[in-house]
Amino acid sequence: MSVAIKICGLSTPETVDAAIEAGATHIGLVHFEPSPRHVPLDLARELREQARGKAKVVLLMVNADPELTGRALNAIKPDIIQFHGSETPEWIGGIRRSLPYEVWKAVGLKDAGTLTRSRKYIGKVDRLLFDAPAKKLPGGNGIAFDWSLLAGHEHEIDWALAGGLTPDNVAQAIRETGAPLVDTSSGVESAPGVKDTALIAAFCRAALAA
Ligand SMILES: O=C(O)c1ccccc1N[C@@H]1O[C@H](COP(=O)(O)O)[C@@H](O)[C@H]1O
Repeated sequence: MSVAIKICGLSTPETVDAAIEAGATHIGLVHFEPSPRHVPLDLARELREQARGKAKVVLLMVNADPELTGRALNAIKPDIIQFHGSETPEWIGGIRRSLPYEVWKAVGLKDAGTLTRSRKYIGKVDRLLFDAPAKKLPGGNGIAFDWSLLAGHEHEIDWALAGGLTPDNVAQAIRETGAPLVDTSSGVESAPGVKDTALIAAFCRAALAA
């Protein structure tokens, strides 16, 4: 089966079209003001409608309070919500039980211990997204982690690989980890927050050929 591809941090109709045309199965919309990829809710809703039925829409939030989380979900009605901060299993599990959204949790993988500790989300989320540890931002830093941490790991739930993936390294990342879904943001940009349609196409080509 071919790998699923998420292009995250999209903020224009042109780049949403480019991602879908290139074969992205998921597009990510970031609602987190400190990010250069932050999209306000009205724009996010328009991009979500544009993608409806063509790619799954993932709303990314970071440590948002219940009021903002509810407002964003109501406005966008994404297919999936990706929590990319220090949200607890209890908080995430509560959202998943009460709302009709698929739920993902990003985990910054520093070492084998973080991989073991990520088990606390099993049963609370639909997918774990393994990313590099947080730096200036909790994610979207264009930094890869040591993929050998995942080599041979027996995953107990669905998962995805993120962190510094580019058109040049995504095929190797898939081969080394067996990732069923790859996620990129910085790796398909010409500047922070500025997506490049040629890089999006190259990333999807490389991932699909791996
Ligand atoms: O993209 C962002 O600005 C962002 C901000 C806050 C949390 C996560 C963010 N992005 C996600 O981080 C990973 C890896 O990104 P990159 O490819 O290394 O730039 C990915 O899931 C992005 O969606």
